[in-house]
Amino acid sequence: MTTAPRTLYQKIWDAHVIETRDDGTSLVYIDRHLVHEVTSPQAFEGLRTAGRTVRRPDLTLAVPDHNLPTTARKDAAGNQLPIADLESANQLATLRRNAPEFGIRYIDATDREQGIVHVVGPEQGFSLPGATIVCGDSHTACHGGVGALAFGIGTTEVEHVLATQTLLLKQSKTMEVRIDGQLGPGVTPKDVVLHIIGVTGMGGGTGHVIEYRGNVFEEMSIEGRLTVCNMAIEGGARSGLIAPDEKTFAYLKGRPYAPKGEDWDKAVAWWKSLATDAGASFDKSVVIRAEDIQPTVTWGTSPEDTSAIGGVVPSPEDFTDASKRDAVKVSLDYMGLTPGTRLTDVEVQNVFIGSCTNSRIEDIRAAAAVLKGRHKADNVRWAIVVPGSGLVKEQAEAEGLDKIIVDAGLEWREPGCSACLAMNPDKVPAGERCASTSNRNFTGRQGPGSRTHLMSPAMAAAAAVTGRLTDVRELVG
Ligand SMILES: CC(C)[C@H](C(=O)O)[C@@H](O)C(=O)O
Ligand code: SF4
Repeated sequence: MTTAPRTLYQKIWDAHVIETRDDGTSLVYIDRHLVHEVTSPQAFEGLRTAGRTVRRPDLTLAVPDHNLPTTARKDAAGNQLPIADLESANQLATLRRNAPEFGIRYIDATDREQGIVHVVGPEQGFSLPGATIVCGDSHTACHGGVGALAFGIGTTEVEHVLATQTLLLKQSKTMEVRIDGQLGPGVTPKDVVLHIIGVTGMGGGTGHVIEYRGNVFEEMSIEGRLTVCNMAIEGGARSGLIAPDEKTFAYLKGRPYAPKGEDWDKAVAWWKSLATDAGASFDKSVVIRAEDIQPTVTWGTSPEDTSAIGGVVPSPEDFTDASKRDAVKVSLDYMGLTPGTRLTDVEVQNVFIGSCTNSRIEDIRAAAAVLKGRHKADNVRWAIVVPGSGLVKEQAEAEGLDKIIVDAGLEWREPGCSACLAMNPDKVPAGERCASTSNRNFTGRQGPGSRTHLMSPAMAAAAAVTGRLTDVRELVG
């Protein structure tokens, strides 16, 4: 073992490598495997065909999220309601069948712990600092918010992990995104990560694992850290990481799957040793001043198409790179936006507050704080708030937030991926705009022809109230 200063990533990597081959690939041990209905059916089928079992069912947790409607799931007698869409129904039924067949822990659609896989993992204490975590889902990076090395994998790899609890990987390069200073009023973790991607670009993190460093992340809540790491992938990185600290330990302590008693103390001692050593170097470094970050929204069809809310829709000519110029032309055309338009003049007809990026209790609280005593604008046709899990839903209801939301004219839904990707009945109609707290604004992401503007929960709530993109600081603070 090397004694040179190491980064957080290097330490977790070193602790999990089983062997490194001559071609530079390493066999890496996987501590936790999260499974959802979309990317698992073929993997289970592969195991079945080969007559294999799941190597560590106890380290695997399955939960449905993508295909579930977010309307009521049970009838008055408590029976599960049928799912109208046949493909969704089939995918959900397949996971429900596969999990017990392979001895895997399974949270069902109507269990109170059900939720989006990336909300459930940390909430259950299944995602832990220093752990390697995988899921057949690109936003697995999210779990880096508790200091786990977490990344998305494809269905073939899902099968490999189910069968062996290992993966063949190449070591990534390291990238540091450092933000020190004081965030201004109305600037939330979502604004921080949108701003970062605006600076680094969608490809800025390619081939790298990002560690977010600086007092801004140290002072950030765990929910906020999960939001930031969730979008590491949108900046091209495989994983995002934030060093575990006392806040992380306090957040995880006592959660159902977290270690207990002496095991907890041993775990904390190890977790404390994981922070990047003084003098460790990164392959790439980006430094941003906290004071430069404003409440931020996207105007285009790439998460890097960001602007401070006080800005205007850019013109393709503003970009020096020829291919970006062309992309901006296409993007503005799809988005129905004219260069020079003030962002705060852009009307929205839909509002979506939810997704694995922004559906935790703090997100719902932030939205409710803006909505309290206000009402959605008449031109906002559809506005839904979708908690990330049944437990978030319960907590929000215990705090009376659901009532504030409903009184403001928004709908309060059951947990799931919902309008983040429209693999379920929650869709944004073609040609309409959505103020959305999700993580992707790709063409057609929220439904064919839908136009997405990414932003924080407070900003989405502000847009619901005024019916246009809005600087939340005008409403509160
Ligand atoms: C359906 C799933 C494979 C997909 C992903 O990998 O991320 C989805 O969660 C998404 O956000 O686009
Ligand atoms: S909420 Fe959206 S980004 Fe997250 S896992 Fe679901 S579909 Fe993917």
